[in-house]
Amino acid sequence: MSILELKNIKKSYFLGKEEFPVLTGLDVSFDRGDFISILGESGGGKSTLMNIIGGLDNKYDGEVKVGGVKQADKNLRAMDEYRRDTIGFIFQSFNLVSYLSVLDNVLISLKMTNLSHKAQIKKAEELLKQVGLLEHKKKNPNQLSGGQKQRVAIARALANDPDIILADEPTGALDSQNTRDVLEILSDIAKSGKTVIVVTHSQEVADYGTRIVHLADGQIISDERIKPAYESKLKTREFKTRALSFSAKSRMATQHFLHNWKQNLMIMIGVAIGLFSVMFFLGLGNGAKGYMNKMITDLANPNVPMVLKRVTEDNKKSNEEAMGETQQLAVTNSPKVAISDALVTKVEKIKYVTKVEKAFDVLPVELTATIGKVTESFPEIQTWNNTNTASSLLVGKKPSENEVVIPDSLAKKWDKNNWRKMVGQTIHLAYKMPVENGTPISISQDVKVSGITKSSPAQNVLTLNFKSLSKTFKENNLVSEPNLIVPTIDDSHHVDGVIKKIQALETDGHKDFVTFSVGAILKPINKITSIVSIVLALIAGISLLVSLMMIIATTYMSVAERTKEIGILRALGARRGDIRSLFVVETVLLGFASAVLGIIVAFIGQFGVNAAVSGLLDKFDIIQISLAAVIGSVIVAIVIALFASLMPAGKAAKLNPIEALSND
Ligand SMILES: Nc1ncnc2c1ncn2[C@@H]1O[C@H](COP(=O)(O)OP(=O)(O)OP(=O)(O)O)[C@@H](O)[C@H]1O
Repeated sequence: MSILELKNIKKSYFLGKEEFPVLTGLDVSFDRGDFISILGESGGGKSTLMNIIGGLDNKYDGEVKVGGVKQADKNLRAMDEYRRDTIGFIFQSFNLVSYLSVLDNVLISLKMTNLSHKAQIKKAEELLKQVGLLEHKKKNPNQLSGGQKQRVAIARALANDPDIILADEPTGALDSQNTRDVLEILSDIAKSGKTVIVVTHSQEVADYGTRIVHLADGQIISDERIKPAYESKLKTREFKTRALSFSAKSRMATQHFLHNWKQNLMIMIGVAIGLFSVMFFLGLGNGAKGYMNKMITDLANPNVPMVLKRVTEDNKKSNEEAMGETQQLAVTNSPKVAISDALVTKVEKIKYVTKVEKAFDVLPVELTATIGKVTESFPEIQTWNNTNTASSLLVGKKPSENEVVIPDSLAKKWDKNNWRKMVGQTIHLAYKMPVENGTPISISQDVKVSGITKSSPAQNVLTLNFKSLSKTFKENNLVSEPNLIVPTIDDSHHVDGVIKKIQALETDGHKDFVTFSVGAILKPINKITSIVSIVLALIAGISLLVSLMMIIATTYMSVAERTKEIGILRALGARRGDIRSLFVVETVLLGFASAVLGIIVAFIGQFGVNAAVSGLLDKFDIIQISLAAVIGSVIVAIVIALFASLMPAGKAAKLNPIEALSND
């Protein structure tokens, strides 16, 4: 029975509406073990016929029967399967994939089988041995002679163990010795029971076969048997063909990615710069936020609000406006800002408040601290309370009665090298406390230094003990009730709620308190820092758009460069989707590699910048790249790559295999 039967095949090409008939009702059939040469004038339709036999062209009229079974339908998938399963192509110009080794070229076909990877390699080596090229398996095609290249192509065509070998001018580019060698191999293939169909202009080639078919004007004009067909002793195939698996496609994509490493590296650097900048700015935002938070919380505990008496009569004034009035009166130590025990109790009763500390924050006139010959002026006296953090102490402890915590500026003025020894020393304080409508009251006292804090322009105060100061004020007929109370709240999550409740407390229809908390200052600072770093990151992110365009352009270029390869893969049975996947996987790989490069550079940058500015910022890491930024950049890079690959990969998939193969 014939392996292949063509009945009443008609094929025309159209230029506009004009029809150019090439095959005009052609009937021919081919047997197993036959070596058929198709001879004919140039332009006679030989290649057109080959494309139909080879399943590359499905736009024809007529019927093709394979093994007696009518080609069910001519849908693309069925044609792909037919090429993969039944046909082995050999081309005049060899059509090997230039960046793959000899072995890998043969393996392309074998990847479309259910053989294990090991078995695929074994079979590829057997085939290379059969065509005498095993020792050249590691070479690239450009390191082979023409005859050797064609033998590799023959090995590849045989790899799937197809029933039909289709060769289009297989010796057209070879000298006479190589021509004889190739024809010998083709003859052997026919002898093994396969059907060999060769298109040729050469009578010498035709004479090698068993049958010569002459084609003219789209018809068979003669069909001449020279020898009987070889006996068909075909064994059944011990494996099945199948579509390219994802792992095979990934491996091929990786191979091309590595082969093209120079170009890919350039793109990777481009994308990595974009990702690096985005990560870096976000990291800088994190670091700056962290640093400012640290600076502020080192000075005062953000979870501890300060509560002052609200003096305004106007309940509608905001907390901040009301605070201004209180502060003005506090300057003159007005009894109006004094907080009575009854008010303290009201705050103590609020849920989540665990304790309330009384405190003073006063601005005396001509406040000086003197030790020996050293005198320094200060603007402010506070009493130690929960807003002060132990970490703000460089040395020593909080002040007990008749003790003071001083800034290090005074200690260093006293003894630059042994300033820590100032703890335990007695200093003399002298100041005048302004009073409402009267002359300021002079106070002078000796206190022992219990601790030293770091001085800063924002924090240059002397910190005393509340009880001591209250006692001193009482003795001097000054207001001895606190002008400030500091509630401690059990959990940081309850701070905002408690502050609201304190602000809402009322006596006789008048609100009692205004509050101040570092947390409230931190919120807008953190918001602004986040906005600035996100805006910077977005600006840096624009470069990612440039990367996107770059990837699209290079993938299009790659499709153009690899058109022939796409044609070869399609001829070997790869589906459109396989071609698309090859490009998508390679581009995604590029995106992933770019992200890895970007992340490495960002962390090196983080390390470098942090080390460089560590001295300026008390060893604080100003760049803090978060895990979310790292994961985000991998996702962004992959999404960009995926997006960039869609159009070019789609174009590659849609290429007509016949046109792709004829691409030079
Ligand atoms: N894609 C196409 N569009 C329009 N016309 C085409 C196309 N492909 C082939 N033809 C025309 O069809 C005719 C047959 O071409 P074909 O390539 O099948 O001839 P051939 O016998 O293989 O020629 P040669 O021996 O020179 O390769 C030629 O006239 C050719 O110009």
